[in-house]
Amino acid sequence: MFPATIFANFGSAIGGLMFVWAIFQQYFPYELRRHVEKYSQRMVGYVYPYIQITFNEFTGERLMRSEAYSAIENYLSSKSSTQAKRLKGDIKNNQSLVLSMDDHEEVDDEFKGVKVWWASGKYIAKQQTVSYVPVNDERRYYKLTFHKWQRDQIIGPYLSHVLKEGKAIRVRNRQRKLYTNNGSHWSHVVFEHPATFETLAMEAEKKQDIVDDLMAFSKAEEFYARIGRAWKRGYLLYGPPGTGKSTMIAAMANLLEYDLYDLELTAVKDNTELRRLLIETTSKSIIVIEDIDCSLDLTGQRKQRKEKGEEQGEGRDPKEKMGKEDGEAKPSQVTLSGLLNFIDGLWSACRGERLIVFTTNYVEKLDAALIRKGRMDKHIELSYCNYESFKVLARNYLKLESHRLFPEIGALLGEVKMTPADVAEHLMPKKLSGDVEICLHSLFQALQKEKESGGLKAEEEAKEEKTPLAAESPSSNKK
Ligand SMILES: Nc1ncnc2c1ncn2[C@@H]1O[C@H](COP(=O)(O)OP(=O)(O)OP(=O)(O)O)[C@@H](O)[C@H]1O
Ligand SMILES: [Mg+2]
Repeated sequence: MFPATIFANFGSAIGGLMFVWAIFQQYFPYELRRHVEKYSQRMVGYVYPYIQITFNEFTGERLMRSEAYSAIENYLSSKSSTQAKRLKGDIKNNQSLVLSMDDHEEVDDEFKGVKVWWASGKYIAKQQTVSYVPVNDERRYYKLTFHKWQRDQIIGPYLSHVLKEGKAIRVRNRQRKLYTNNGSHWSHVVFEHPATFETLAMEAEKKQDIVDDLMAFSKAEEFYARIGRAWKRGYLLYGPPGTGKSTMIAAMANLLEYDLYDLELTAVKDNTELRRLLIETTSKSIIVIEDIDCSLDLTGQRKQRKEKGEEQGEGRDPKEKMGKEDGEAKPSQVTLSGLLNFIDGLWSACRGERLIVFTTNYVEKLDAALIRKGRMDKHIELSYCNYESFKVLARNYLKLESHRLFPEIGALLGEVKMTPADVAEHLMPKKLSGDVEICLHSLFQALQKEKESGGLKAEEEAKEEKTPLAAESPSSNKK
């Protein structure tokens, strides 16, 4: 039973006492009153075996909504729906109905065998300003009651458990966002991309390796803290257009339930603006820089300097040049060193987990400094569609596990380069009824045509010139 109920019978007695107290305050000297007050509180302390802690909804002079109150509200919402008799319903984030306990309700909780009681309440705050418009000055609070013998257990471990769990519930229930930068400011829309790793066309083993890597990262807070590294990880996705790089980023965000920051580097004026934008990103987010090779002349700047033979640039590590280059940067230019500087330095100081993902169609064009391990930890190649990827697409688009044309299509995919985007286009149902035969035939014919027109993989690969960087392609040192 809630302790307040037990002591409710004291209510009338206390009412009488308060009347006596009011008379006492008016007619007896201050010193005497102070003594009586002190001893009476001590007496109550002996009789009342419980401790109460109040968490107000608004705190501080500027009446900010208390973080603790919000966390407790989230924490109690699951308990309220099963225990409280009067509930409040609200739709949060345009998503689902969230129930919480109404004012003056009570729920109990248990932590490691210790029982505690939560009560919600409200009071009307005194008006500070004169207003013609009726102002709702209701202030809500949660009151936690527990036995004073359990003080250490509750004030330490239990309260931190409540706050941690409450924050985790908020993160789980939050509506995820896709941020884009308009110059130096982020604006956002709701992120609702349906891509998942299940629907991503890729070899099962490779896919599982990426999923494992992401999950391990998201749970590795203690590990990163122990080895003294910032909780960050860099991914480089490279491959021809239409092979699923952007789709994979959406799948990553959905898997980890992270927000996405799509950073358009060409819209960023200079390194200072870049720094500000990156510092504003929140934890549990993926920062994406698409087409890093053409976002800026990142590689060109270094090469130009080398060609000109500028003494500070020649043969030196980009990190050594940072200070100089930053200072010299023309307005409306983000430099490679500015970006590296941030990834290595300031960004690491931002609390919380973050992924940074670069995509490119031309990995060989990138400056080796940008994609070295430690900056871009995992390099993932997304390539042309093979038989395994095709089967994933056929399952997604046509709900098909097998078909007589599958072996022939599989053989052709081994010889012809066709992106998953192109394959998907053929598998897209042309009619509402979604005729499987039409789709597969269309793909089969396109592959045959491609083969006849000389798009043979083997031939092209033989012709391909390997640049020194491509020779030590990141795929060779994949984790
Ligand atoms: N691996 C894949 N799995 C599932 N769908 C894919 C895959 N690759 C491409 N697609 C389909 O093709 C479309 C284009 O893919 P996506 O935008 O991810 O390619 P990209 O590699 O980012 O291309 P770009 O280099 O031009 O940005 C997607 O909408 C998706 O439907
Ligand atoms: Mg893309």
